[in-house]
Amino acid sequence: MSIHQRPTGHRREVASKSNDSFDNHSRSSKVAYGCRSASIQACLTSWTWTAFTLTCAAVLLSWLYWAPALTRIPILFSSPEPRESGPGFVVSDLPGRGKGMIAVRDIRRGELLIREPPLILVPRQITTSPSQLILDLVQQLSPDQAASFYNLSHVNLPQGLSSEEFTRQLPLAIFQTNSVAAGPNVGLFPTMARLNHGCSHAFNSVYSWREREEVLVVHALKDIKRGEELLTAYFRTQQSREERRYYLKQNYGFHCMCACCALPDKESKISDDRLTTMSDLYKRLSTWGEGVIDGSEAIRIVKRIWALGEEEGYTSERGRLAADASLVAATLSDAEAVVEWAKLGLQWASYELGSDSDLAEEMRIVISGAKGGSVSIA
Ligand SMILES: C[S@@+](CC[C@H](N)C(=O)[O-])C[C@H]1O[C@@H](n2cnc3c(N)ncnc32)[C@H](O)[C@@H]1O
Repeated sequence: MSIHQRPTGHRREVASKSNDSFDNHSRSSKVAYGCRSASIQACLTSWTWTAFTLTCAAVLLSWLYWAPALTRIPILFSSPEPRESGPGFVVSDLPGRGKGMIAVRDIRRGELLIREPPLILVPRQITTSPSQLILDLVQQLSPDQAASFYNLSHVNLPQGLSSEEFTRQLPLAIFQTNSVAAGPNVGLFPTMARLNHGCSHAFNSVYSWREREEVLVVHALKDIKRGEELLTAYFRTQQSREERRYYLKQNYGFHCMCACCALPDKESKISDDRLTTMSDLYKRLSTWGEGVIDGSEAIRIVKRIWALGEEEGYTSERGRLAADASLVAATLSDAEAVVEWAKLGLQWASYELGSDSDLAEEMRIVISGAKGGSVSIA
């Protein structure tokens, strides 16, 4: 029953009860008239009692009328939503950042927030004109789909275009502003497209493409409080503030003032140093496969990245990092470390990618394989 229907029904009830009360009041008057010859005291008692009864009835009825509406006003009567029910967010207009997603209840780290198939999916590499390709694909959408596409924001469309040129260029501008990597392709997902950006410790949601299911999923990387904005990272933000802001201005047309970019200069410099060191360490770690560094150094690097991430509040990519460490530990024939890293890999992959992700499943296999006596990782 909608909120609109309920008060109307109660309003009718109040009216009919009032009529009943009016009838009673009339009858009481007659009784009171009939009491003229009886004692004034008795008449007064009768009137007081009637008035009291009517007042109580009015209070009760008005409470019945208003209570359902009042309990919907969270400030007056907060009734917390059960966890993991409903989408967990609403899309709202946010000053200076267009639309964005706001949590409508507390969200737990690891919760699935969005699961969405692409509206448009194109290969990363194309040989035809990009604007013509996107225009053609948009023209194939249903009217509802086209409306949701054209409702999205866009940047970097030159000023002063003729209306014909504007119509031709607009779909590509929308696509470029909102699309994300989807395996070998680039996809546009209209719901997740409302996620605004945050750098480093400021983002709290992570999207990942599932090739087999052909859907994009978004998980909460951190606990998110009701009322907070859901933010994702549009690119790998292990860079200095200056580099990050330059990239965002060029590609998304805004000056980033996320919680990380808004740090005072001194703290921002410390954060920049941590992030660029993490980035350098990741590069060094990647040389393990080429034999440039040995397994022991690789493990030391993983631990250093982990610790820097802890200081920075940057916990993304830990599932993959721990899985890599588990692999390195296997080549060192350190069965205990294989399992420990795989457990961490499972835990963090579950938060960021989902407990049903391929990486989480790989980690389960490693753990159960190692328990069965085998420590090798394919
Ligand atoms: C993928 S859309 C995100 C949703 C968009 N705000 C909307 O209204 O549909 C990307 C655009 O959102 C805005 N945006 C994203 N993150 C922002 C941020 N942290 N601060 C200000 N604007 C932001 C920029 O205009 C950017 O080009």
